[in-house]
Amino acid sequence: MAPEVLSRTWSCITALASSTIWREGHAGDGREKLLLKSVLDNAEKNPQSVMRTIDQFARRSWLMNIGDDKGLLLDRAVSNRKPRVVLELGAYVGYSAVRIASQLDEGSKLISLEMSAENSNITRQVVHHAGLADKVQVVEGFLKDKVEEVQRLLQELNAKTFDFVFIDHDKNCYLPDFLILKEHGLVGKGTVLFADNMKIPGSPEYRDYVQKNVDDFETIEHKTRFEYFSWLPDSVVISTLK
Ligand SMILES: C[S@@+](CC[C@H](N)C(=O)[O-])C[C@H]1O[C@@H](n2cnc3c(N)ncnc32)[C@H](O)[C@@H]1O
Ligand SMILES: [Mg+2]
Repeated sequence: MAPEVLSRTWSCITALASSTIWREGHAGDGREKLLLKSVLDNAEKNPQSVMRTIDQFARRSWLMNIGDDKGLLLDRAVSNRKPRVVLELGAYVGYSAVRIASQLDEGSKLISLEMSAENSNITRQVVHHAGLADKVQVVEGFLKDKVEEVQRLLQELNAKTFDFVFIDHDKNCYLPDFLILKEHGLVGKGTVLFADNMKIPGSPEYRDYVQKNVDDFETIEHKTRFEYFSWLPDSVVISTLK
């Protein structure tokens, strides 16, 4: 195995084995702060350069971004739906926020919810460096505590429901958080739900829910690759509310 692949594999194993990644949303070895420094020092102030810098970093020191390969599916889903208001659950270091926001039309907005203060702060700086600060609002916290704030932001944008939701946070929260969105009327007919990592680590309750409720969802699962590992299978599940 090439040294770069070995080091990436090892850094992925150490990140996923660390308890901090599940409790606090970071790998525990400071790599997210190093990533921010790398973006601020090396990336030009545009989305493409910021994403390229993050992808290059993640190929050495693994990061749990959607990545450049699976990211193409996200790009396509966003551009097909042409959303005016997007919700992201789980920002991490802002990679997918930059990916999504770079495709939004003038006046469209992404609200990105992130439980960790440190990750929220990194995301704001990464998004700012990419020149997308006017399109992205980072909300720090858990959905159950932030529903009113999210509702208020939607009202300010003259929208009732999100057009597109990117679900990529704690896999045990995919279904409960979707049910919160549904209960509060934040999703509706035509909302597209894009759920990442449906194989690794997987979210079986969510997958069953959208796949079995055929009266409420039109769902397609796309086979793809786990972030930054071309040989590891993963999938994304894209559902449209009927
Ligand atoms: C896989 S990463 C997100 C990656 C990002 N979407 C990307 O592709 O660039 C998951 C993030 O979700 C956050 N998170 C985990 N559980 C959460 C929850 N219940 N609510 C909000 N954020 C959460 C973690 O702190 C972490 O930053
Ligand atoms: Mg993911």
